Amino acid sequence: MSKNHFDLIVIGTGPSASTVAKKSRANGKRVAVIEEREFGGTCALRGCNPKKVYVNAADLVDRVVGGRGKLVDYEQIRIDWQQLLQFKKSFTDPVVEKSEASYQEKGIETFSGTASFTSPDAIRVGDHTLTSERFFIGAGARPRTLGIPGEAHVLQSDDFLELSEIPKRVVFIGGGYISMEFACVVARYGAQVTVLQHGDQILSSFDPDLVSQLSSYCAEHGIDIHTQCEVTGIEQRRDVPLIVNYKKTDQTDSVDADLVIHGAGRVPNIDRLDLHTGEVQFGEKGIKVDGFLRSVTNPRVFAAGDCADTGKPRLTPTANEEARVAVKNLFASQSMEQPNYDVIPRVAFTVPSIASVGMSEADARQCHEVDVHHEDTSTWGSVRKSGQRCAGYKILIDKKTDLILGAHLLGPAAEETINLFAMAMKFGLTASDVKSTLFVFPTFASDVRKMV
Ligand SMILES: Cc1cc2nc3c(=O)[nH]c(=O)nc-3n(C[C@H](O)[C@H](O)[C@H](O)COP(=O)(O)OP(=O)(O)OC[C@H]3O[C@@H](n4cnc5c(N)ncnc54)[C@H](O)[C@@H]3O)c2cc1C
Ligand SMILES: NC(=O)c1ccc[n+]([C@@H]2O[C@H](COP(=O)([O-])OP(=O)(O)OC[C@H]3O[C@@H](n4cnc5c(N)ncnc54)[C@H](O)[C@@H]3O)[C@@H](O)[C@H]2O)c1
Repeated sequence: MSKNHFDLIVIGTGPSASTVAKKSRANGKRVAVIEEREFGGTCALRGCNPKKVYVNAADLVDRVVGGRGKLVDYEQIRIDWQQLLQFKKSFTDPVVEKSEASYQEKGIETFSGTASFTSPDAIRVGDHTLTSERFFIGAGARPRTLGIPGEAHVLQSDDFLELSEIPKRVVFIGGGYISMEFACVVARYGAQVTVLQHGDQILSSFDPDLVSQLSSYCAEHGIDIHTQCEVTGIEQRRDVPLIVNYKKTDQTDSVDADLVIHGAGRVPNIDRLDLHTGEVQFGEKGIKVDGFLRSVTNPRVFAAGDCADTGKPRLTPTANEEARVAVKNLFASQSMEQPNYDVIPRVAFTVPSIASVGMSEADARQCHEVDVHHEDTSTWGSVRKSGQRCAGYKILIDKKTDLILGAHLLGPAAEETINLFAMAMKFGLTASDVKSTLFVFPTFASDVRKMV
């Protein structure tokens, strides 16, 4: 067999691709992996993990400030951005240093460069042409092109996570996950923050009542949120570093900025794969796959994670679940498996965090008789004891079956507590089951019994 022929070629080294490459190798396959940037992928190097370091700093500041005069006293608290950057690097640098070797140690051949198809069963990377029985594409996503004048002035989330200082005025385009998480950090650092959001709600995949509560808290911390805004361009003038022009309900306006960050959505990173040549069908939402994650046009090819058109949230847990299934399906002789998307919890790591699992109130009301348990819990003992004051929940319970249809949380530990609801929903526990469970007291989890 030619040394450039493999059982499996994997494109990317993010959560989906790394699992597929390493597990397939453990199953005895001859595997090659191709990466065009540092080995390690978005989540570990430019997404979830480094982002959480920054959010932890902002959260800590918020908690200390919230506890001032009650739990602690201090002269001055501040984020040292240089120090924070170095601390973040203590998590990302080892991944860069060790990731490629971790594939090689397992007997996986590694190639650096951009992969592109040269035929339905061959790929080019640099000067190499590689052929394979199967291909797995885990190419992830990239920030979508804004198509506005002055776009070159806009920094992306990757750049943000490498900044060695934060200037005074920061504008975020978009009001989704990336903007709101970073906005909360930058505001705790002390910068003036403006968020320009296209739609009528920031964090549109979260409960509107809890988002409104969070927005008020953000406003108190100097985050100026504008909704229904269309950013029309960015100008550079001599007196002000950048001017962000936008339209709001037919009125034009502008805001001065020292830094403009892209948080206006990400799209599948598939433009340079030459999928036409590979006979791999794709659209705006990614590579077209069937329920088994196999390309609908080239059966040698499987795709998962952010680059695949599965219609599911683009998150690390979904990428992991798809990878688990893809490993089984790539070489299955008969029956293949489908990913289990029953329950997908999600969290925006704002300060405080906001979390959701299951149905929204609007969706639940369309097909169920619903008991809506909704409360602002900022005066609850658990929240006050922590020195914090932005918290709430909305739990949706089916009146007929007592099953939990959706859970929406805001406030301290929301990012942890939501997992209890995810587990209860996945395993069909009723609200009464949850209510009858003894949780450790005093914990935020013990509040769950009062919510259902
Ligand atoms: C700032 C930020 C914060 C995030 N925070 C969270 C979070 O808190 N929780 C969460 O669940 N999700 C989070 N996400 C989303 C999460 O990172 C992604 O859903 C996840 O990484 C997707 O994994 P993947 O396997 O699809 O590919 P990725 O991790 O995106 O990796 C794809 C890899 O493929 C490589 N590649 C692409 N094209 C080619 C090519 N042609 N040739 C060779 N290599 C190629 C890329 O260089 C990259 O390394 C965040 C994302 C961002 C940007
Ligand atoms: N905590 C997490 O799990 C987490 C964190 C960060 C990113 N992510 C993943 O990364 C993806 C991308 O994050 P994101 O924040 O870029 O996207 P997003 O889809 O969360 O939000 C983009 C927002 O930008 C708005 N928008 C789009 N075009 C605009 C324009 N021209 N002007 C103003 N607003 C505009 C949209 O209405 C939307 O609210 C997320 O969807 C998610 O899958 C997840």
